[in-house]
Amino acid sequence: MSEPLRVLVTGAAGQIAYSLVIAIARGEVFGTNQPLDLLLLDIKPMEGVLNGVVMELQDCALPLLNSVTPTCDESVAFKDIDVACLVGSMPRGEGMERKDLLAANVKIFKTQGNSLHQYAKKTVKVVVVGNPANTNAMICSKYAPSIPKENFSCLTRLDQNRAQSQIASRVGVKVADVRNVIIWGNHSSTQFPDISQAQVKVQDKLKDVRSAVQDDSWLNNEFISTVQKRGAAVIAARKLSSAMSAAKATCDHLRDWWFGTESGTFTPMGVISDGSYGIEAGLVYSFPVEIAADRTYKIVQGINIDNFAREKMDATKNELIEERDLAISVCED
Ligand SMILES: NC(=O)c1ccc[n+]([C@@H]2O[C@H](COP(=O)([O-])OP(=O)(O)OC[C@H]3O[C@@H](n4cnc5c(N)ncnc54)[C@H](O)[C@@H]3O)[C@@H](O)[C@H]2O)c1
Ligand SMILES: O=C(O)C[C@H](O)C(=O)O
Repeated sequence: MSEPLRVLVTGAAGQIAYSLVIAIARGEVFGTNQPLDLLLLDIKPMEGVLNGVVMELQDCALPLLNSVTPTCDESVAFKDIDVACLVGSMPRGEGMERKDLLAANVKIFKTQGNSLHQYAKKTVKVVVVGNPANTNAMICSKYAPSIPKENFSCLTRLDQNRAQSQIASRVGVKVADVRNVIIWGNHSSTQFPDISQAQVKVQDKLKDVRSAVQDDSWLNNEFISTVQKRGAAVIAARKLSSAMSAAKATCDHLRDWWFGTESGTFTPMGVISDGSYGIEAGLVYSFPVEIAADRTYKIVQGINIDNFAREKMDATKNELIEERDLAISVCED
């Protein structure tokens, strides 16, 4: 067995972490031969709950778990970590937009960017889950200047999972038979779930989604708004934001980053824009990416952007520009 991998989960006493830490600790992300040192960060008032999570992890008797460190101290939590899952932050309640969380949450990511810069390995891979996830990831990277920009990402895989699941049930196939839905932009209600490159396997033949679904009106309207508003629909139903599905998507995101995407497929990731597709450099924008076995990714190039797509990609970009400007002013206060 190899050396233990040091994996940090923040917000470790919260809902998402409750599903996430067990999946990581069972080997569902980094493999069943990879021992783990888990570092679990939460804030002081949650210390008791955090200790309860640790007790349960002990009681799971997990063979891959080399150590578990619960802490409220960032200098302990971020020390020499290989992977950071930054979940800890306030979720939105019913009727709130993700933007409403910005002022409350963005400062957490400034502080944690600084802690990554000071304590983490320079090779650390970071996934930001806490909302507004794209802008939090941008701020985190800004305050961690010693860590390469391409090591920062935010979660939009949940949106792709939602989109692929909607298409699978519309066509009447298994979700594993749908691939390559793109999520462009912000993890918010302005995101653009784009089926132009997506395929569905029907009776062992790959078809493009439009010919499999045969309902352009549904694809251009209801499908897009269902995916855009799915987070709000879960909050309205559960009175809590999605947690199980967010944890599962975080595992999918990290597993693909660790082992690479399958040939012929890509995954959506919020990454720092290099200017591709006319998206302002420096914004954290969700693009389709292909990931190599050495854990480097490339934004998929050459996708034809028609007027319908351009308008939607620009709307979500403009929202991210607004968020960026607000976040920078909050952090510089
Ligand atoms: N990107 C996505 O796809 C996605 C999906 C679902 C939820 N989310 C977001 O994930 C975040 C967490 O959701 P949840 O349901 O687990 O919330 P939760 O309230 O159950 O848990 C959040 C935890 O974070 C902790 N926390 C707060 N400040 C912290 C800090 N500075 N350091 C460490 N921990 C801190 C809280 O004490 C709490 O235990 C929310 O912002 C939510 O909106 C994102
Ligand atoms: O929508 C939310 O606020 C929670 C989360 O980002 C989601 O998409 O479910």
